[in-house]
Amino acid sequence: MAHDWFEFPDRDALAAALGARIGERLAEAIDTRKQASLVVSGGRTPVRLFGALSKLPLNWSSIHVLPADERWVDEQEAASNVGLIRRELVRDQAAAAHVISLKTPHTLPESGQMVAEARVAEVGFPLDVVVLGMGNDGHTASLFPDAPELTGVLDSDHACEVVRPPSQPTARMTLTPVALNNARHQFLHIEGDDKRETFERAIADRDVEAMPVRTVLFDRGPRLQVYWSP
Ligand SMILES: O=C(O)[C@H](O)[C@@H](O)[C@H](O)[C@H](O)COP(=O)(O)O
Repeated sequence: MAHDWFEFPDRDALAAALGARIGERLAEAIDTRKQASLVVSGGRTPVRLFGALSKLPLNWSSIHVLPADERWVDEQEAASNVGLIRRELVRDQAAAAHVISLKTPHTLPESGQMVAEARVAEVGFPLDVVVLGMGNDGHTASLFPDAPELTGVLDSDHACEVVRPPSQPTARMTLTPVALNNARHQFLHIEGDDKRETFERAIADRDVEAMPVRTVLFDRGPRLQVYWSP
């Protein structure tokens, strides 16, 4: 078993429990190293969790928050992950958090890759807390099975890489396994029976390119803490 499974009766209970656990880990990091880093995912699932995190009485001015991946759109667009972080997480108690964006002003993400890489490097490794989501195609962050770049990205030494999955409307900048697994604490936040089934397939499947979430399940790195509710 490369992971620990925690399930909750509903999505509010999960958000409260996962938020509290992440808060403990961030507080430990600040106590020990005077700073903490938190990587979060985009999409619909994390919004409740972001609300719970935003209410935690932590020393947020010592915390860097960054997305696990980014759609290559302006921050004001609804699809923007850093925009979602600013709207839903960095408010209330968490208003003082430092937000690191993977989106640069470059039209092409390939032109912005090294800038994004430098921003993440500045936060420092190992990352303290990584919170990932998962799609029903087995992707996590923007490690999409249909991305033509996937093989190279899975083996990349860079912390950030560009992917252009045909299944997605925009190009994406994603943290790579070498960054996502270089973390002290790694969580997978999934909800719904469909994602539980997908996760069980990912455990059973042997092919990481078919189910890229496997890269955080079996590669080196911390033991994955899976939080699930119906
Ligand atoms: O930018 C993104 O979309 C996320 O980082 C992505 O990896 C997300 O976690 C999954 O696609 C699940 O998304 P939902 O929570 O919307 O199902």
